[in-house]
Amino acid sequence: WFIQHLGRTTDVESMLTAAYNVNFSAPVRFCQTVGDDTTVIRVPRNLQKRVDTVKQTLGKNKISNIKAGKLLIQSRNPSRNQSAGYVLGKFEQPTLCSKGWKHNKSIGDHFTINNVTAVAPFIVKAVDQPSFKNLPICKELLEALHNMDITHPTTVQLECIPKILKGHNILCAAETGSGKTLSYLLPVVHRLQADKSCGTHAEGANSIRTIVLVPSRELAEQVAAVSRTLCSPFGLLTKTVGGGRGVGHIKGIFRRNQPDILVATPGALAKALRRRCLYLSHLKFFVVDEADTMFDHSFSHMLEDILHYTHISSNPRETRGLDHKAQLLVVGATFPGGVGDVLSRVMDLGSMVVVKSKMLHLLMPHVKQMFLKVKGADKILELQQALKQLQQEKGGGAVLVFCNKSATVNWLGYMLEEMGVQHLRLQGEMPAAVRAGVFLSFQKGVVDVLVCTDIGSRGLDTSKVRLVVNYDCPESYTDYIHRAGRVGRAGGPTDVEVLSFVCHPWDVELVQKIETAARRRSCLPGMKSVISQPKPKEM
Ligand SMILES: Nc1ncnc2c1ncn2[C@@H]1O[C@H](COP(=O)(O)OP(=O)(O)OP(=O)(O)O)[C@@H](O)[C@H]1O
Repeated sequence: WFIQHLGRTTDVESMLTAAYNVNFSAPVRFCQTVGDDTTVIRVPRNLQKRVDTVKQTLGKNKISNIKAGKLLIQSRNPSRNQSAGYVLGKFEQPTLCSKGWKHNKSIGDHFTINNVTAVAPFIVKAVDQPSFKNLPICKELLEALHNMDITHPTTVQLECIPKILKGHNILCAAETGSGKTLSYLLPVVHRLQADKSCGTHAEGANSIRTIVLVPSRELAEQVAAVSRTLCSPFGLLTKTVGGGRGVGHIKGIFRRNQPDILVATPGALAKALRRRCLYLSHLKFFVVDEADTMFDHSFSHMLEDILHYTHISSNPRETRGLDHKAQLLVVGATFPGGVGDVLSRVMDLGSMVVVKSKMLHLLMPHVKQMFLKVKGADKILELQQALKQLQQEKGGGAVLVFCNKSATVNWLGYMLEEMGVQHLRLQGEMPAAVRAGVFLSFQKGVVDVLVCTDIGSRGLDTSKVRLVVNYDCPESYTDYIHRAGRVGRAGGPTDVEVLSFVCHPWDVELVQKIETAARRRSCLPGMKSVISQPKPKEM
């Protein structure tokens, strides 16, 4: 009966064997032969129930992805949860928590991608943890790091520093907050002071030896501050030049002392080069930070212009001697598909050594990420609730609120003012004078809430931030990675969270892709980069 009922014998056997390890080659205890030669198999009721359950589950194409232990995906509907120990296969179709979120009935639904590790993957494990003393950098720099309370290098620093010191051109692609700034500044300062002390560098030569190119003035100030700390024992000079000011201001920067290290935004540097305010003939290092922004169409033409003024080495030997060429260091946390093509147009990728982190373009496993389907008009109340909750549950902390447009930043600012929430605003349409110092005040903890556009998501070090709120869902995966990357940074707090408000159908599509990537532990779609195999420049 059982076999007739279920179908072909082999299917039942294989199903039972696979599911419950029933051995059909062994004698069957419940087998009887009746008078007319018909074999009757009696299956114990419990086993029969279990077979039915397996049949049902397989029939509905459901995957049992909930095991005991911590949950990776936690939903309001528990049947959509996924255990931390389960990784969805490439061809398995998940039932997403965000399924049906395009419908108005889903308003109020939410799910969380839990953090599955306490420590960021770029922190080297305690066993055999190498210290900066194991790296070939001078003792003054070790002392400076000690003063900054930094003792052990991150994975990217361990890989990059020796390679840069050997004179290679580097393409460094590592996740947000993994300490990329120090991974290039430490070897740069070490080499500059070594050249200075052995007299290779002509004292008083009126030229710049390192340029660090970054996309925003805030980031320029931040990188320059780290550089000044590292340079102070050697008397090396760091200066910044950014846009938004007149040519007179730019000329003034270079009038007296030329800096050893110049941290610049592309527009201002291109202007300074055209006006012959500086010369790059003695350039030793050319660093491009936040590379994907620098190589997108808004900046790439300026970058091409700037690269015309430089002589980039094609192998480590060319970086030494009096007629040396500059080492090129390209650094970034996201290299979406297509950036590799732009890169190969402006530089010889074949000459570059690639340092690529294993976690590149993956969701951060140490950061809790929550998604809430909400009506546009209710976002402000949800934000207020989130701020209150942070205060009550964690005793407060710094919060970054991201909007997609400058106008929304202004509007939200007024609303928060009405509610009596102290905050700062940062967006690209602000006059330079108003914008200056806003981020620094936030970093110093003068005010705990910063409402900003994506200007605040690129490279800025927000180690004290505990909560990131995507008031507007980001427009791309790259933006999501950078915004979420403002928490969970090296040296920062560990109980951090990203909260995203999901409103529009296009937001839902982005969230569904993020959820699928989290369930599969795979790269976000479209983020597969070609940087793993740099190709030589085509002639
Ligand atoms: N080895 C280390 N140990 C502890 N903290 C570190 C270490 N290296 C850097 N940090 C700190 O980590 C924070 C993040 O560093 P940094 O801004 O360089 O990250 P990043 O990789 O450039 O991030 P992003 O991609 O967002 O620009 C900084 O506050 C820095 O002081």
